[in-house]
Amino acid sequence: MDECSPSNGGQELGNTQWRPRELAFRPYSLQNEAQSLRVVVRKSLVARLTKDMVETYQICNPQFKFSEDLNPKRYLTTPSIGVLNDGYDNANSDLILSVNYALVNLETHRRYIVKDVLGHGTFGQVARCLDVETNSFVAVKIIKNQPAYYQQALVEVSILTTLNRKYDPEDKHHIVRIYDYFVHQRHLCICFELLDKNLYELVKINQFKGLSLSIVQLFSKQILRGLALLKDAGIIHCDLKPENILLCTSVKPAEIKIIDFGSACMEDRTVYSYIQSRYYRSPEVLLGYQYSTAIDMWSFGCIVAELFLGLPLFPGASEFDLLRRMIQILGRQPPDYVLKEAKNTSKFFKCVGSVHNMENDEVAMDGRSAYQPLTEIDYEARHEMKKPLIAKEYFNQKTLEAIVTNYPYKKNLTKEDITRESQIRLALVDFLKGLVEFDPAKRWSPFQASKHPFVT
Ligand SMILES: Nc1ncnc2c1ncn2[C@@H]1O[C@H](COP(=O)(O)OP(=O)(O)OP(=O)(O)O)[C@@H](O)[C@H]1O
Repeated sequence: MDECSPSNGGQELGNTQWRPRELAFRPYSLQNEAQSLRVVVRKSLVARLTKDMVETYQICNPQFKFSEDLNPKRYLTTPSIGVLNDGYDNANSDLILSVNYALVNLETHRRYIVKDVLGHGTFGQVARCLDVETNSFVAVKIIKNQPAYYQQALVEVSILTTLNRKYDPEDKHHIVRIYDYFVHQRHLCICFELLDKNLYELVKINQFKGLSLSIVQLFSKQILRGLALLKDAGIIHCDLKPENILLCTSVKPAEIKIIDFGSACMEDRTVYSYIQSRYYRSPEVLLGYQYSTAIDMWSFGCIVAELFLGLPLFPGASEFDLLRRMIQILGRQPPDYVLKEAKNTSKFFKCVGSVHNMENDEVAMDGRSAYQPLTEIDYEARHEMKKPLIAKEYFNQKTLEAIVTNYPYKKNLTKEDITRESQIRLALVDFLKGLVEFDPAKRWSPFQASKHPFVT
């Protein structure tokens, strides 16, 4: 019972004369104490008129009744007009979610109460939900009600279940855990462990200045452990990017997990050619060449560079721009044996010499490539006079080494700190060169990369 409760000497809330009885008798000399009491009273009033509103009303009027069912719905999905699936789905085939909506696994009767939305993606919405059985929060991905998304999401369930149970039962490889899956109102719902911010958000919070080298090293090690597991399992993630690497909410400091296996595939079933987000797209995918788990290692290299620089290494506004940046920053081009076989070579290169028998050779016999990258003018001529989209340059330096070594040092570093960091930066350049390697056959595997001094 507190000092403003009517039975504690205060008067009813409806009375405009109401004030706590004790304050009325305070002598002038105790003004300060009275002041602090008034704050307590005010706080208490705020609580009574907000979180304890129902109780307060019931004190004023014992007949007062309240039911949550009569609350207006707080929609979390936009648009929130039900036009498909008997009114359950909006025009985008997304289930219309509102606060406290219950997702139910009808087989086990397990209920997940939606609290808010964590993100949207191609496949649907991800909601933070209360798992009623364990009284803990989880993330539930609610897939759009469309057969293609449903089928692909089943692949995500199957791949993650295998990875979690068969390859990583002890949860040591930084891959998100899947807890449950079920169909609710024709939507496949996948329940995951709840994670925190993604690495893009983290870099953004840091005002795109790049993270400290020790954090970059720590995250690199963890992502490599995940990629080593994927390679062992013969699985390609196909969409590795900072947005798909999330910090853990757990007590462990700076632990991360890889999410979104919605585009993943088995290494022996590489059916799709339009995969990977553009900035993190490997040269072999861009060129339409056969691909393997090595494409994830390319994306990994792009992510490590971005964590250090705060900005993407290859922010191509178009595929033409992307390849142009890769060639400029790496100071070379894809090997001729790839260009000879790839489906899209003519989109980006012109043939300027005969291609000899160049199996695994980087360049033709005379030391020069048989292919030359198209200039912007060549590109326009080949593509119905359409100019290729080119974004602005972020870095003053042109090569990978110059970009990393000349990146501004953090303020207040001692001379010794700078000397030490410059050594680690050289190791970083060498590490990145093994990852953003044009030749997929020469690009490092997770095992090779994990032996590099940058992460050991
Ligand atoms: N386990 C999780 N914990 C917390 N947030 C999550 C979790 N999984 C996903 N999210 C949030 O939801 C967003 C979308 O999730 P996800 O990438 O799996 O969906 P998607 O439809 O496959 O997206 P995309 O279009 O990028 O492929 C993520 O960027 C993240 O912000």
